[in-house]
Amino acid sequence: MISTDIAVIGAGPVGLFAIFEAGLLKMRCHLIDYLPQVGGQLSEIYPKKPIYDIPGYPSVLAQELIDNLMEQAKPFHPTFTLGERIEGLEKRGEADFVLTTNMGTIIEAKVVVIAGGLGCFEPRKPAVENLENFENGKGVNYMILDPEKYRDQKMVIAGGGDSALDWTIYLAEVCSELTLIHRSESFRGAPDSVAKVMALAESGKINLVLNSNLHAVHGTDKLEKVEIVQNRTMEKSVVDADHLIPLFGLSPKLGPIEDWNLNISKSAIEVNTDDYSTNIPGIYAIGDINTYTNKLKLILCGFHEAALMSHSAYQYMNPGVKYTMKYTTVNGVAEF
Ligand SMILES: Cc1cc2nc3c(=O)[nH]c(=O)nc-3n(C[C@H](O)[C@H](O)[C@H](O)COP(=O)(O)OP(=O)(O)OC[C@H]3O[C@@H](n4cnc5c(N)ncnc54)[C@H](O)[C@@H]3O)c2cc1C
Repeated sequence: MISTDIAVIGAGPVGLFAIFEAGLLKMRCHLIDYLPQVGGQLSEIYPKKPIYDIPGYPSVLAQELIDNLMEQAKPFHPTFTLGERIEGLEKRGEADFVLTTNMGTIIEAKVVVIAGGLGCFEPRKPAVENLENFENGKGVNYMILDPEKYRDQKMVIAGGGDSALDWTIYLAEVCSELTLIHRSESFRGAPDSVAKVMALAESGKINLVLNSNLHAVHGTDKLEKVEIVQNRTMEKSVVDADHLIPLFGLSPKLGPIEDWNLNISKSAIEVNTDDYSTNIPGIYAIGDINTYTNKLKLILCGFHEAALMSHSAYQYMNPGVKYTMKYTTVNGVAEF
């Protein structure tokens, strides 16, 4: 069981900045994210794109902003549960909340902050018959949480974007056999990564199968073979595989958040703009996940919401205690 002052659901830019704002008020945060890494949309969708509307940065790469937010949060010792999705949220007694993840992790918190963005990113699955029979530990996965799990294993990756290319480059050194299947000859990923994958194929370190799609999966108790079909000739071939990772992108879904008795409007949580509290006392919603009149889904707006939320959460956790706001310029963050 994990105990914390504030459980932050979502480790996107807004959830990460909440660590800093809450930390200034001596409240500790535990963040939970369904993705295996922090950074939300910035790290998952556009890590290498420059952002131009963060105050004080004429231009900053999305991943660089996330790295800086992590650095800024460090003095407040945040803790993380990554690769797990919050499924259950219940109020226990007067004060505490109990959150449960899809993997059975339990988190106890005095305050809950939902910074869930557009919701959980769910994998886009290929239309291959019986694929689901090999999910849940039987060989088919849609995210790579721990690459060491694949050491000396036979692996098939399918996809043509940055994730498929980056993992192929990394896992070429880890797996005993690695096949990358892509439906065309051109890749959507970074040219540098494409060049590296081509070089790996030329040197025989990976098996690159272009203009081909996944056709079928075979095995008894677990995955044993993947069948591939050539798009033009329709010729079929079979590859031995302990693991298949289709990396066809992720699409966001609000998911379990809809079942927590919160007021929801058009897939977003309604909040009071005084402090970004929801209809349930002790639960706040900040960033892209909330809605109010004139809401802008911008990182900068989420940062502002994190600051006001933190002051309200402090009052909620410490009723009657007077707090005087201090500038960080007075004594730096060490004082807090
Ligand atoms: C291509 C692109 C370009 C953009 N450019 C800009 C820009 O230039 N400037 C700008 O201000 N904004 C831009 N945006 C928008 C910006 O990315 C969002 O406003 C920002 O990501 C919102 O941050 P967030 O922390 O609220 O949510 P997200 O970044 O969406 O993070 C939310 C996290 O919550 C997690 N989550 C959700 N539900 C659960 C659950 N039940 N359990 C566990 N985890 C959960 C998700 O996995 C996700 O990682 C852009 C967006 C895109 C797609």
